[in-house]
Amino acid sequence: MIDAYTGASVRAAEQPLLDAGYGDILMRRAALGLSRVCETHLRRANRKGLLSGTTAIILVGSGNNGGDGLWAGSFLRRAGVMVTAILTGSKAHPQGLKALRALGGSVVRLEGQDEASDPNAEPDASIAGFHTVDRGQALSKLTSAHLVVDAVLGTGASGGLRGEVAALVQDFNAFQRTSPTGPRIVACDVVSGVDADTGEAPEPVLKAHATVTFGAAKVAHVVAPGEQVSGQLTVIPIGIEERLEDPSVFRLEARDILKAWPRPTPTDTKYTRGVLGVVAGTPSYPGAAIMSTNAAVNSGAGMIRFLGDATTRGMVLAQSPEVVCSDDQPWDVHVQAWLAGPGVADDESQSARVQAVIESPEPAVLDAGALTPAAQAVADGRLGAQKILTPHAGELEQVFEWLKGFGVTDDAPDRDRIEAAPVHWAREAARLTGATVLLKGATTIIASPGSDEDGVEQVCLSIGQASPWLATAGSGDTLAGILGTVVAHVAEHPDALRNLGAWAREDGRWAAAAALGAGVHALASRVDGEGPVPPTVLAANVRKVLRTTRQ
Ligand SMILES: NC(=O)C1=CN([C@@H]2O[C@H](COP(=O)(O)OP(=O)(O)OC[C@H]3O[C@@H](n4cnc5c(N)ncnc54)[C@H](OP(=O)(O)O)[C@@H]3O)[C@@H](O)[C@H]2O)[C@@H](O)CC1
Ligand SMILES: Nc1ncnc2c1ncn2[C@@H]1O[C@H](COP(=O)(O)OP(=O)(O)O)[C@@H](O)[C@H]1O
Repeated sequence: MIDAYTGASVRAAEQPLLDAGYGDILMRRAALGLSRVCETHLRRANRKGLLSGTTAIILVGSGNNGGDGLWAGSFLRRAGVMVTAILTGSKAHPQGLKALRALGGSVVRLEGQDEASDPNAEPDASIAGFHTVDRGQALSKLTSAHLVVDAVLGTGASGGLRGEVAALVQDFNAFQRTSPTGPRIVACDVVSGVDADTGEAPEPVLKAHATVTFGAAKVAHVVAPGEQVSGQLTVIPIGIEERLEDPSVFRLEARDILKAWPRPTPTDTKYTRGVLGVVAGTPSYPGAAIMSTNAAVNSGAGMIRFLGDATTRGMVLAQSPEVVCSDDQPWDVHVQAWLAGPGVADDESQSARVQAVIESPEPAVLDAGALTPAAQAVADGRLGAQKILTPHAGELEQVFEWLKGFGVTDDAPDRDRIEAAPVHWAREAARLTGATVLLKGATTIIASPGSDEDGVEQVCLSIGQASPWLATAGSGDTLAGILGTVVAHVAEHPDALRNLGAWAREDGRWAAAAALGAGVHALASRVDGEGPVPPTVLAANVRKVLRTTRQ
């Protein structure tokens, strides 16, 4: 599991050490870790695996992030690397600058940067004497280097890159698109301009092959879109780790997911493992019912009760004879949890069943056609953490529109805003609806509602590593079936996921269950390597994933 923190909580952990005068030591530890990762990349760039003869360009901002870059440059110099720092701010970390120069590193200033970001800014006297390079000269230095270190902005950034350095990065990105053999890019702490706390990545950003962060992962490393531009993450301990308090986002990794996935014990029966009721599909959209029940069967549900019309029931049974089918109403059957909504549209009787599920006290995964009625139900009160909404960004936009219509919020973001800051909007949706929200995408975010009144903190999780081949119609239905299975189990065994952490109890257990479902879905997308995963194949892959030896 990766615990990811906000910049503010990392700063709070550092503060006592900074107050005690250990700031330089922290920075040098950070920079040493950064330089080690840079060395690995540089050795790969040299046919003989040597560092001498390799070149590194360090883009250096005016704050401590730039300080890390300069110190890392000095360590690389000591190892024989040709290092040039390009200063992009109106000042630079004095000790870092001194250290790099003392070891023979070159330093130049990017022309026009000060004027572009602040017309009144004069370069600080300490850097005014360095040669300037224009954007074209800087670009040619970047493109001919073996390695570029992005140390322009770290956790202290406000907004994206600006001015001349933004234009330089834009030009460099255009170069990279036509030249796949360009330099390796290593980001210092966070990719410059990416918001460390939300993962927002306003263009342009220098997409990194690797990011080296200090003390702990930041939220931006485990949520979209920041994660997608960070490359491989290395966390360097710098001595603040014991002082860190509550993480903001938990990233569950494969071993966490496989270890926590509930497995039957010898005393279990099909009922104690959790019975899942499914309200999905209509004669117009029977596929959703087939795929979601098939996924639940392959995820090991104790029992599945499907409610729907005769045509859809016939098709579900043809694919999965294990499923118990009827035309009952939700209140007629005894289940531990519900899955409602996939393929439900323009059908009175199935919509009425969906409504009954929303109003029932049982936990429920509410997907697709259940999302609008669930949002409408918020007008009558909070839904409860045991109701799990599973929108993609477009569906979440609709949910927010309903919430705005009821006066629950003034701000209804559109799809683009949601995709720019999914972790923010998933949390906000959970807070406003009172439900657990699983927001689908390249990184899936799961947020519990929390409660200001009761002092219950929101739990937020992220799941990555899903294959982009999952972006295909029906993979959401498969996810819904997997989710329903684990939610039904947790409904029967409230403490089943407690080993994940104290946060996985009480209301947080629904977020934990949803994260496990999304995690297994992601693992199933890559079990046979990278390639198309039609939902029926994905469902079968779930069994392979769960058969993996327990770790
Ligand atoms: N604390 C520690 O002990 C340790 C910290 N460490 C390192 O410190 C980093 C945080 O350093 P930091 O706080 O100095 O902030 P940082 O990200 O370098 O930038 C702030 C500067 O940039 C400027 N600026 C802001 N936004 C801008 C924009 N959009 N475009 C242009 N300029 C912009 C802003 O100027 P302002 O706008 O405020 O005038 C300010 O001068 C952290 O990520 C880690 O790498 C490690 O060494 C471990 C020990
Ligand atoms: N680019 C991507 N990379 C990884 N996973 C993705 C990507 N795009 C979509 N997914 C995943 O695929 C699934 C699609 O769900 P959804 O849009 O509801 O599909 P449908 O409604 O057609 O079944 C979700 O689990 C989502 O997280």
